[in-house]
Amino acid sequence: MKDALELRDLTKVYGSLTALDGVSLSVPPGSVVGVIGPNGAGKSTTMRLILGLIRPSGGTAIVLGTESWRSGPSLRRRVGYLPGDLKLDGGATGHDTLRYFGLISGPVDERFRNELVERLEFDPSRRVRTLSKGNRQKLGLVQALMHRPELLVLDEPTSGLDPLMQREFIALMREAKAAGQAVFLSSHVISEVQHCADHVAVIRQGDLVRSARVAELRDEAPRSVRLELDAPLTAGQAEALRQAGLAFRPTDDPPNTLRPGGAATVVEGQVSGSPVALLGVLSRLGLVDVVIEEPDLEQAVLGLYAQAAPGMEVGRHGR
Ligand SMILES: Nc1ncnc2c1ncn2[C@@H]1O[C@H](COP(=O)(O)OP(=O)(O)OP(=O)(O)O)[C@@H](O)[C@H]1O
Repeated sequence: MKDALELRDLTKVYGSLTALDGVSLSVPPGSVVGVIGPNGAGKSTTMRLILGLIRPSGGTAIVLGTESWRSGPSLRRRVGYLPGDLKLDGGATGHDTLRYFGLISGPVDERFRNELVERLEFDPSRRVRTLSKGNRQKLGLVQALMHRPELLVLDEPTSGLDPLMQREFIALMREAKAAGQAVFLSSHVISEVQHCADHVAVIRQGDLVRSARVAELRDEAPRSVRLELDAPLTAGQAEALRQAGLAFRPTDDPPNTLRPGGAATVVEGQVSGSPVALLGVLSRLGLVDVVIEEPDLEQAVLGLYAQAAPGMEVGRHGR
């Protein structure tokens, strides 16, 4: 199947700053790709390049088979876009605004548009200037989705939405995916990306530092481990735990002496990837209690943000 979106070595340079540095990735139909990265990483720049709003300094963005920079308004009808800084006419009502966007992106399935308005609990009779941030965001989402575009490009779509609406958004993304639409969205919240995306792209300072399936990232993510043992750890046992992938340091935490038969030793650490090897070692220890937490995707992503590539700053500004 042909990709709905393909970025080939996409690069954008502003003066001495390389905002995006040779990013390549693709979004097939019926899939959701989430791009995540710290402030100023290049997420919005990528989206503007995809929409053809700015011109690449190098590489190409192929949108639904056409190079976006060279494409006309007909392509815009097949794409739904929620910009990070949606500009709206404050004096217009939600109804007016949706009618206006409908002219640009139409034809609009009115029943579906009304369903979106209802599901997002948006009141279209109010003037835009009276809307809260979250309600403006809902308006932006309705306009992006209402013509059931083949490709959705959503810049921080849940920004300002309350948790209930965030959940509704995730449901909408799952439905879009099931309907064969392709979604490219950005977020600062990995938990949200993991709920609706199949694939995650992590960008940092204009570089694609990781592109992986969500499941793959989760498999590698660290899990916190807490062991309570009935005796002090021997040097041999400590080595066996380390060999099984548990990274830990001796803790000063007092052992749990409150419970009858409480622990003599507490070990807290992290295991990355599968904890199965660790379970083998644990079965040979005198365990009082054990807690192995869910993989911490947030931690894995923050680790990618923090990975300081030497000379990266120089590389970024010195192209
Ligand atoms: N028109 C412009 N002129 C000069 N520099 C720009 C321009 N637009 C963006 N930049 C710079 O490009 C870099 C990437 O910006 P971009 O807005 O794409 O980041 P982002 O990942 O969307 O950030 P955030 O999470 O804060 O929204 C930043 O350093 C930004 O200052």
